[in-house]
Amino acid sequence: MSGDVAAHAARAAAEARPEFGAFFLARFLDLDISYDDEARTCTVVLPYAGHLCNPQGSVHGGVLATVMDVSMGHLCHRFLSTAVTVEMNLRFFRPLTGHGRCTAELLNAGRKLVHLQSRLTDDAGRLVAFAAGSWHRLDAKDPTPR
Ligand SMILES: CC(C)(COP(=O)(O)OP(=O)(O)OC[C@H]1O[C@@H](n2cnc3c(N)ncnc32)[C@H](O)[C@@H]1OP(=O)(O)O)[C@@H](O)C(=O)NCCC(=O)NCCSC(=O)Cc1ccccc1
Repeated sequence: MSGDVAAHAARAAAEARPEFGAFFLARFLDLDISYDDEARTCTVVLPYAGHLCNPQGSVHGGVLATVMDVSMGHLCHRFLSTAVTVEMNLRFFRPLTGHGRCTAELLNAGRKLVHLQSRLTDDAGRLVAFAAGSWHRLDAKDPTPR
């Protein structure tokens, strides 16, 4: 790890709080998280950084998965309730070699399960990756006593 990256990681760790938008990974990746309250969407911008790349020189797929997961989780938290990922399906259509921007939207909000999608595009607006995920609401009431 270069000194710059180590300093960046240390700063992110020092500034991190266990809150939406402020936890360590959001800080380390320099995510810009915003919402459209009318459309009920969450947009996350991922600035390009060389240390996030795989050996082929494009942003690592795991980083993209993290960012898309963040977009769906923050959407749930903002418009429904805090929730956790149950499953996520991802497709990568082209390598990302610059900034990424993904927008998550609701497909169906059930009382317990929420289904969402997130589309990630590059600076030219080209579709880089698509994710679909299911989330479990943590405010869901279990009607069956255990
Ligand atoms: C190549 C393919 C898999 C299949 O392509 P097809 O569906 O048959 O479509 P097509 O051939 O039309 O290509 C589409 C566009 O892509 C462009 N392009 C293609 N190849 C390259 C290239 N090498 N470099 C630059 N650009 C390339 C190509 O020019 C075209 O653009 P254009 O329309 O001309 O402007 C494509 O879907 C893809 O790259 N997906 C993203 C995969 C990805 O990024 N996964 C996540 C990271 S993996 C990871 O991190 C895991 C890991 C861990 C550890 C170590 C290593 C790895």
